[in-house]
Amino acid sequence: MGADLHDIRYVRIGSDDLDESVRFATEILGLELMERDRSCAYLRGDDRDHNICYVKGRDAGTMTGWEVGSMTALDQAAAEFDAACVRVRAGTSEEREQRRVRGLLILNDPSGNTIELVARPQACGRRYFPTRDAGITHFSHVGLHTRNAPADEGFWVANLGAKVSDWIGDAALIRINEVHHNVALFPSTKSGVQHVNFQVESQDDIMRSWYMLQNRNVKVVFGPGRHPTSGARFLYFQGPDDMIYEYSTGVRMITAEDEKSYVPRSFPKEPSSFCMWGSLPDIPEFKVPVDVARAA
Ligand SMILES: O=C(O)c1cccc(O)c1O
Ligand SMILES: [Fe+2]
Repeated sequence: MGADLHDIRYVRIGSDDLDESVRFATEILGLELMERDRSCAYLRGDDRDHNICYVKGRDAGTMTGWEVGSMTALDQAAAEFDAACVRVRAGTSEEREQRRVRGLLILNDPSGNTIELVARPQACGRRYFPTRDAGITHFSHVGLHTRNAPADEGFWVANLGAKVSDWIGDAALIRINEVHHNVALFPSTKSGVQHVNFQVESQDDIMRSWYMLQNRNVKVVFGPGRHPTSGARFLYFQGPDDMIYEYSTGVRMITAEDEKSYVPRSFPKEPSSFCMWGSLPDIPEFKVPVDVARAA
């Protein structure tokens, strides 16, 4: 069974230059700056209080936050982790304050990715007001590096109550709710957040951003394209501290009705499994050996 995660809540990203991260996130990505102090900057692409917190110092690493339904659910999750011999710790009052949450449980997956379960995150009564009209509707998923795909996948399924929606090679696209995936695990030699996804309203927003990013000399690293897995049309680009961002639109939902007959698919690790239109990725975790690419 595992913890009952409702949705992804935030990503925390260590940044060598907060000013640059904020500039990029507002002027290029199109997020709204909510709060800023000397060590943190909180930004959002939907009506939540924040989706990204850039933390001063790239060596602060990356963490992802996941919302559970209540403080009681958080306590139940802690008990289940204890029973499963998964080491967890309660967040300190300072850490809770930094994350704008009432309840915080911190753990690591087998690769060492920091996973934070949060309860009663701060809501916000003000509407998201973008700095640039990128068409962002909401923060949707993250890619994580995994040093051990089977172990991390098993952890998400057994301990975090998640389900695999599809695989691309050993990379699992994993859901905790009706969205095709909220997290994807990409084999790597390291851990940490591999990309951050924001959903945009339409394919027009993908294409408008594609031209804007090129005009602003932002490095587009994949797309415009379409994922055969979620069906989403996408565009990936690189921001400060080598963080990859993805706009996508049209991600498929796997409803409770779909669940009755849904069977996860196993796509081979080849270019057409990442893009059904023919775009080739300049993203290390998505690249395949040239002979495989040529054969595809
Ligand atoms: O949306 C997807 O299916 C997808 C597939 C591969 C890699 C990704 O980042 C994705 O979002
Ligand atoms: Fe993605």
